[in-house]
Amino acid sequence: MEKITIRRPDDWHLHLRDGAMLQAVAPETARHFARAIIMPNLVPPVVTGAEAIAYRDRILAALPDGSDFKPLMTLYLTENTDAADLVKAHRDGIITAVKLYPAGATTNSASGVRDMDKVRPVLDAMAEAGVPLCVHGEVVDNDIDIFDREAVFIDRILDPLRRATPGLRVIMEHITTSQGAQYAREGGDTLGATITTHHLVINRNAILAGGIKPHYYCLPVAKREEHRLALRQAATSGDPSYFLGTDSAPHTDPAKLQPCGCAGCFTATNTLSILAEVFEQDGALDKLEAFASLNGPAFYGLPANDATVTLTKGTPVQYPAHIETDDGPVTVFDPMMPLHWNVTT
Ligand SMILES: NC(=O)N[C@@H](CC(=O)O)C(=O)O
Ligand SMILES: [Zn+2]
Ligand SMILES: [Zn+2]
Repeated sequence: MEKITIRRPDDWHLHLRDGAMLQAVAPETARHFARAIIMPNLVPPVVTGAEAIAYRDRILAALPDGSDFKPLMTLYLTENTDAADLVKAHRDGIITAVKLYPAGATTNSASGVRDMDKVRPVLDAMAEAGVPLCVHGEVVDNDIDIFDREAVFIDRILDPLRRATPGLRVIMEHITTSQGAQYAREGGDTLGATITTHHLVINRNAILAGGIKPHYYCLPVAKREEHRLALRQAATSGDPSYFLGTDSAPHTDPAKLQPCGCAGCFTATNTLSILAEVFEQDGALDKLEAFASLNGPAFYGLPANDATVTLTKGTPVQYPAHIETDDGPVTVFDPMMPLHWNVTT
C-alpha cells in the first residue's frame, strides 16, 4: 500500500462566508487543514479590526467540537480604510493580512479600490508595519478581454505598486497564467503567489466546450491549456514562491445555475485528494508537502504545523457530489477524474 505523510496543510486563500453557509463549510476545511487565510468579502465586508474579531468568533463557533483549526483573519481594503486601526489589528494578532480587491473584479468586490492613489498611505503604513497584502490581480476595464485581465494587471497595477512601496510583502492570489507564475518567481522574497486546486485541473474548455458548465466558472477565469501547464509546473516545482490557496468559494446551486451565475468553485471537500492525484501524475509527490504545508507558512513568517496528515492510495475516493446547507445545496468541484488518495489520518 502506498502512503504519503506530510505536515498538516494550510489553506492560504479561503472563503467561509457567514450564517448557514459558514456552518456547513467550516467543518469541510477544518477536517484536513490546520489554518486558513479567511477572505473578508462578506456583505458588508470585514473592514475594521472589531469586525474581524466578531467574524473570527463566528467562525470558531461554527467549528466541530474539539477542532483546533485556526482562522487567520484579513481586512478588506477600501478607499476609506483607517491605517491606524489596521496596523493595530495586526500588532494585536487579530489579522494576518489585508486583501485588495479592485472594485468590480469579483464576487462582493463593490467596496473595493477604484483609485490606487487613495490607498497609497495605507500601503505605506502596511509596508512599515510588515502587514502582507493579498491581491486579487485582475483589471476590470471593459476594453480588456477577460482572459487578459491578470497579465494586464501585473503590468499596469501590480508592478508599479510594488515599485512605489518596495518593502510591502505581496501575495498574488489565485494566479492563472504563465505571466503570473513568472512574475511571482522573479519577484524576490517580498512576493509570493497562491495557486488553487481547480486551476491545476481545468482549463477554459472545462467551462465552455460541449455546453456551458457553471460549476467550473470562477474568477480569475481558467485560461488556455498552456497556462494550466505553467501552473502545474510552478506548483510541483517546490519553488517557495508558490503555495496552496484553494480559493474554495461556495455558492448555492441556485446562485450558480442562473442567467448571471456567481463565480467560484467549492473545493474544500476533496482538495487534498485532488492535489495528491495531480502531484502523482506529474511525478512530484515529494513536492506536495512544500506546496501545501511548508511554503505558505514560510512566506507568512509562521511555523509549519507539527501535526501531520497521511494519504493512502487505494480504491477511488468517495466524496459527496454536493453538501447540504440551510441556504441550499453546494456542488463539490468535480475534477473529472477518479481520485485514489484517501486522507486516512
Ligand atoms: N474566486 C471566485 O470565483 N469567487 C470568489 C471571489 C474571489 O476569490 O475572487 C468568491 O468570493 O466567490
Ligand atoms: Zn479573487
Ligand atoms: Zn477567493
